[in-house]
Amino acid sequence: MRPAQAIHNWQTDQKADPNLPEQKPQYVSAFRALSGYVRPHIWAFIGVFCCTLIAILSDLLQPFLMKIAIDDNLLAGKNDYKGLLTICAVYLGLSVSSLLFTYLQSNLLQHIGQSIVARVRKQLFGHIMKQSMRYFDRMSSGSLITHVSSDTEALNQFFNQVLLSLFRDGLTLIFIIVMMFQLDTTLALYCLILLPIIWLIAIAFRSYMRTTYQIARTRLSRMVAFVAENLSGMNVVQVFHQQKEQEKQFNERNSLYFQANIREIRTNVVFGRTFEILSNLSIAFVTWIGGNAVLGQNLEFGVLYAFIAYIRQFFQPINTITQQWNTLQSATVAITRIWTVFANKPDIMDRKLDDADSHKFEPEKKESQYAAADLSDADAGLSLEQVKGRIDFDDISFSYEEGIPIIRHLDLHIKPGELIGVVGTTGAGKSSLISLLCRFYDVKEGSIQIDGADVRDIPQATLHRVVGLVQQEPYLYSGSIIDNVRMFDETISREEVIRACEFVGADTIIKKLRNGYDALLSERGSGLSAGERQLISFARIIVFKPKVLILDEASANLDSHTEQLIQNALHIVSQNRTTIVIAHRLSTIMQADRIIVMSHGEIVEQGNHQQLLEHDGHYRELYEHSQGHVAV
Ligand SMILES: Nc1ncnc2c1ncn2[C@@H]1O[C@H](COP(=O)(O)OP(=O)(O)OP(=O)(O)O)[C@@H](O)[C@H]1O
Repeated sequence: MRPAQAIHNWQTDQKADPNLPEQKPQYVSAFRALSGYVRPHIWAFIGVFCCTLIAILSDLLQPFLMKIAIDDNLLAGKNDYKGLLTICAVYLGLSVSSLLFTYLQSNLLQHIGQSIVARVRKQLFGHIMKQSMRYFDRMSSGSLITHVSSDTEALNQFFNQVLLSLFRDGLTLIFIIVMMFQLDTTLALYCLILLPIIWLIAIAFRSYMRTTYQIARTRLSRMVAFVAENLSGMNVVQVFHQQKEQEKQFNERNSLYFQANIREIRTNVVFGRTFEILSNLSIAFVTWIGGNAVLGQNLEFGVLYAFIAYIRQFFQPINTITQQWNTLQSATVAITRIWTVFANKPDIMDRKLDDADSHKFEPEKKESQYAAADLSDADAGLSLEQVKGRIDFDDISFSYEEGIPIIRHLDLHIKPGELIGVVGTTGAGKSSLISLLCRFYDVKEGSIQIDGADVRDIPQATLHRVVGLVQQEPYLYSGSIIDNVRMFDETISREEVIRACEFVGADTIIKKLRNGYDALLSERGSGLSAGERQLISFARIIVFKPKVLILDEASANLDSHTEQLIQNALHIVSQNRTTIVIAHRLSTIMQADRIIVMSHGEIVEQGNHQQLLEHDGHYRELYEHSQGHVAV
């Protein structure tokens, strides 16, 4: 079965049982989903199977060899030194063979497991990257990190622990039982009496172990999510002196996780010891029954020796298989969670694909599924080279949640090359408006067009080449300034980047940094001020040349020098491109061709600075506030 088929099966299984609570292991669907990934490694699995078989036989033949040495050699009184030496040599050979094939089997299985996990991880990350903003509104970054890191790792454990144990310990058990019957049927039947007892103990422990395991995993996820949340909001934590409170909350989670772990470990230890006691009781039992038979001359001593050796080996695989229950649990929950992510079809997709293949998502087809290359620019009636930059918001309405309208029947028509300022009170819907233009979300009613082409018809890759966005908090990656400006696109030369930075006036700031353009920025560019980060974003715009520029102006108070730099940069980058500026300081947009005033998702006023002041409405009020140095 191909992975695509496997995932489709999984999705079908999900639909068949929609009432299954989230996170509950769904073994059948999870393994059906995984089967597609196993198929390419089928020969390697056959190799693992053969190695395991040889290793087990090498192990299990050792007691049998001892039985031969005792009964046919030592107690037979033959004084056959040569025969004894041969047995010892074969014994040694079996030990070496067991070692060698265990090593091969383990290496091979690790390789398969890691390859599958690497593939799943790659597809998972790619799939997450393709999700729309609505998805990230819902999902915490902590749980997504868990999916990509520990859930995929649990998958690896499935191959290297669960599967290995099922293979090796399952086969060992079968062979031991066969060997026991081979040696002595009566004694073997006595031993089998133990099986139901072992089974009952395993069942009793299993449900307890499952509960303790799930509690531990849930508590770990909560702790990870809490850490991720705090790291992303560290500035807020520090500004509000929340360190102690957050530490207290973290300690609570940490302590709950600690307790769950201790409980889990205790359960495992009790289970292991119970098995050891059972193993010792069985040995005593077999020694008594078998010893009597040996004394009564009904059993050879070598057979009893081999039997005791097999009984010792008998409990170890049962113990291991039962212990693997935890890992099986975690792997199944992990697979379920990973495939829940896979099953989520992005709600923003290129239209052709949307229509043709809206019923299912297949991870390994994703390249073609999402690739804008499938759709030529001409499909959308938009040619990248000839875009003029006319934008029409035609009677659009939008809401994040049903019943809470954010934008209501908004009409806005922007001419190519026009500079538009957007102002309004907090929550008026300014950022939402540009999110719609960038198609982070889709409108509920109406349409947004660029040069007459509906944004929903424009391939996303093309749309994001046409529309450039400089955010309030520009995102910079860990990497050099050069790479941040050219967004790791090696086809853009270093000289081009430097010219762009000089053009927007970021050059002097960058040169002051140690290593200049090669200075490595830490995560999110935390070494730079908000204004400096915006200047670097402007340089990106120059390099990538979008026809439409959106600027969500930094609301932080900038020093007058940086503010002036940003003003100049804006003036430069807005030349020959349609520019929309969401302004938090009116000074930024006083020169705009047109200013839009928004309130409660509607445009309440529009005109140039002078006209709006004369109008004596919202804008004038905002202006007077700003003159009083109150940010809008
Ligand atoms: N991802 C989201 N999910 C749900 N509601 C949202 C989301 N983003 C914004 N909102 C809500 O939509 C409304 C408009 O928000 P928006 O960010 O567009 O306003 P804004 O005018 O840009 O405000 P500001 O000037 O403060 O940035 C607000 O009530 C906000 O709470």
